[in-house]
Amino acid sequence: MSWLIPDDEDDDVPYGEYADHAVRQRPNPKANRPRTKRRPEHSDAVIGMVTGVDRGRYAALIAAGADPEDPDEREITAARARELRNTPIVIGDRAQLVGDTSGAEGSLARIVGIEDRRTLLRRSADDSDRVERVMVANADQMLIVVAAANPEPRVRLVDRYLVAAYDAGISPLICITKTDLADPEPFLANFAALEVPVFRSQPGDWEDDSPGGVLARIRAALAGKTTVFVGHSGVGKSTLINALVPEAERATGHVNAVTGRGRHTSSSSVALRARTPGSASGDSGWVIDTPGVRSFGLGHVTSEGILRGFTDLAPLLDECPRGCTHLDDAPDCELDAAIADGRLDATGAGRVESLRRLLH
Ligand SMILES: Nc1nc2c(ncn2[C@@H]2O[C@H](COP(=O)(O)OP(=O)(O)OP(=O)(O)O)[C@@H](O)[C@H]2O)c(=O)[nH]1
Ligand SMILES: [Zn+2]
Repeated sequence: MSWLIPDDEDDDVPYGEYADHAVRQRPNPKANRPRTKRRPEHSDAVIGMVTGVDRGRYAALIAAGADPEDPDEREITAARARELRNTPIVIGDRAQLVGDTSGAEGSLARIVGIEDRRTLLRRSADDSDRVERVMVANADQMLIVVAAANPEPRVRLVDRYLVAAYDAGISPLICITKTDLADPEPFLANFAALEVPVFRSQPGDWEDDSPGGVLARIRAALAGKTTVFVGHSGVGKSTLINALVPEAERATGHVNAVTGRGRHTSSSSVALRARTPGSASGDSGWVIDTPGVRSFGLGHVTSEGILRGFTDLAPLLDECPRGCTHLDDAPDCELDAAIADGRLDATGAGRVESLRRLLH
């Protein structure tokens, strides 16, 4: 799980080897593709999206037309420049690439900068840990995959995902799987007030790509967007991703042979291209899988960030006394008043409980 490795340990590459003067031009096996000019100046950098990370090596996709010298789309392998040693580089980052950006077998480019991020999904090891780990950059959406049963859905875990998404500036979606095993509605009622789009699935749904089906509706929601998929182990996230990302369209994010380290294991995050309506016109969606996320600490999120995850309670929170902590012992907290006078029903009271667990 490369993103779990603290960034300062993520830097085991002998950079000297790849310093400008030492980079050798390698023979280009693609005879019809002009060898890309070396790019010593950063102003010449080509932008590529980071699709895979493996201990100091990055897979990046240069989109068709992004490079005036070579209009072909290609996946390349890159190392980071020494000056970026302490800069986290994560899936979804738009990397500024120089050096050999041809993508030819054995070639190695260099990341010399990271474009400003639109959004940034972060986590900490646990709630008391204020050290944040950067997970994914530039995601537009978070698809929270949760099972109606087996494993039992946990309100608190979904709350945490929602808070992380709102804190990152990412729009959440929920996919509830295994609705053949249990009625998902009581669980979903906890989030009804948030108006998060919800997809419900059962076995067979992922083999049925017909219009109006749940798979087609998820595809439509992914079109033109970058969506990070999160979920507890066993909820069916891999099953869904395999349905969305046929092997042939994968940009696997695997790092090429130059590393000698082989393919990505299933435990590292990757960006995968999903066929979506309009894909042919370049409007494909990106699915970012984050396997092996065992904990989702929110130690780095401020109280304000947590409150943003509870937009359904916002009108009440606005009525609280100035400086209200909204905790159990907060005097005159409007949340208690609303539970007492019935403005919040049992589900609403559950939301307050969730909020307080995260805030304390
Ligand atoms: N009953 C039922 N089983 C399902 C459904 N969707 C997936 N499963 C099963 O649930 C199990 C877990 O599915 P995976 O896709 O491997 O789950 P995952 O979330 O990727 O789990 P990890 O690989 O551990 O991260 C598999 O045995 C699936 O066949 C469903 O809608 N109903
Ligand atoms: Zn309050």
